[in-house]
Amino acid sequence: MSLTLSPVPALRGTVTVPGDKSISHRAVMLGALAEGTTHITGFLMGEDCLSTISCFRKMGIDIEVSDEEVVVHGAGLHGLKAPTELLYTGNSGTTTRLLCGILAGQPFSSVLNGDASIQKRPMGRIIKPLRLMGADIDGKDGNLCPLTIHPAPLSGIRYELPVASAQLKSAVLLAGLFADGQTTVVEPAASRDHTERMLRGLGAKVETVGNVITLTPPDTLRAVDVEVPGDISSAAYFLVAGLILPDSEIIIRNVGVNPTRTGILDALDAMGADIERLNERGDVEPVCDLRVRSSRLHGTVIGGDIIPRLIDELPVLAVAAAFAEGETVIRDAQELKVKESNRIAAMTTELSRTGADVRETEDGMVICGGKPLHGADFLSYADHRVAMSMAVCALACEGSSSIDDPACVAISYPTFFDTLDSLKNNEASGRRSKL
Ligand SMILES: O=C(O)C1=C[C@@H](OP(=O)(O)O)[C@@H](O)[C@H](O)C1
Ligand SMILES: C=C(OP(=O)(O)O)C(=O)O
Repeated sequence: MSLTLSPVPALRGTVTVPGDKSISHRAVMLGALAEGTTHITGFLMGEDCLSTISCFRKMGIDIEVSDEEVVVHGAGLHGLKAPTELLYTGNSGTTTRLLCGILAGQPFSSVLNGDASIQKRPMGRIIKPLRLMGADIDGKDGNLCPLTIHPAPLSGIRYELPVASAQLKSAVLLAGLFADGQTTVVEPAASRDHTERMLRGLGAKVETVGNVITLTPPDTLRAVDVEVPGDISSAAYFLVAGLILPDSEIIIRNVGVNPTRTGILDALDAMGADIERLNERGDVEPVCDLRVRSSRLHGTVIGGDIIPRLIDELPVLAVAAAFAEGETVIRDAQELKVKESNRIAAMTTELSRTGADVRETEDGMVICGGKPLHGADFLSYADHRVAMSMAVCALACEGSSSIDDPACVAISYPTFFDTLDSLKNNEASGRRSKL
């Protein structure tokens, strides 16, 4: 069922966003492989992370889910059991690719598959290095799901990643847990390093020198409780909405600001955004509160090494660019074509419906922003990030808009529209005092 959205003059108030998706996945996966019990607070109850829980339950891991926490009863590095059915990864690329790395090192066979979107996403990128390690893994046409994995001894390798992908890096490192000898990955640019941080926290030796990461296979991993910070990828929608809607001020509490994830803050800063970091804290994963105030944005160039640091935020950055004065160029972002949808094509098409001047390029988009945009009937392509980005856009357009499949936001942010509603109709305190 489609959702109608009307423009709003401002968003004001304080919100928290759900837990980080990447960290939630990893907390379950590594908790399952650890000795002892892992208590996870702030876990993201989004469909993607629930897919990860479901796969590990099928391998005999006892996982308790309550409103307060997720408790993973670890089985140790060699404690997973052969699944009796296919491992279904839903819409989640992270589940599919990271799980493959783990399955490559198991003494049992497994098959994994996901939804229609997952069945189109490239898996050759993980099959290749896992085979170099000795894995017996194959996919449909060598590149697609379903993936079939049979037991085989693994050896450590040194592998230069052809793309800056944390999923690829993590798949190789997780297989490296079961390999004979060290595993080294070399990244073309730094991608999110949650796997490395969590592995270190659980006692594994993981060394990072520049973009070269080396894992020494541990004898065991020791369970450690995980407090998942809010997801900066979810905070991004409120950052951009707060910037482009005049007279807005939003505080987003408890947001993870791992430097491998804060490209969005750097890009928005270059566009003239007023965003402050408050109460910086955290150890394994740095956290802060973010305060955003409406700002007059201008165009910028987003490309090169920053791309993996803001890859999931590019759709909503394209919305910011459509409301910024002048030209924004997004380049080196070919990876956007192989996400839940082709996000370059999707965002170009959807932004164009508003009258925005947007052009698709080989590896990104060129957006000439700053003119008034009008509401339209938007398509989400069953892609949560496109749906949330166009919802933000709709708030700043003239006239009403609709989104065809608002329910798809449940992949990463089930309560997105409720939180958005909570920020509407909160008058500026200055104005309220005049009433
Ligand atoms: O490792 C992760 O948790 C993720 C890595 C990124 O994918 P790639 O590694 O394919 O760039 C990102 O787009 C995804 O949402 C989560
Ligand atoms: C690309 C994404 O996730 P995944 O690759 O895990 O499906 C995303 O959440 O934007």
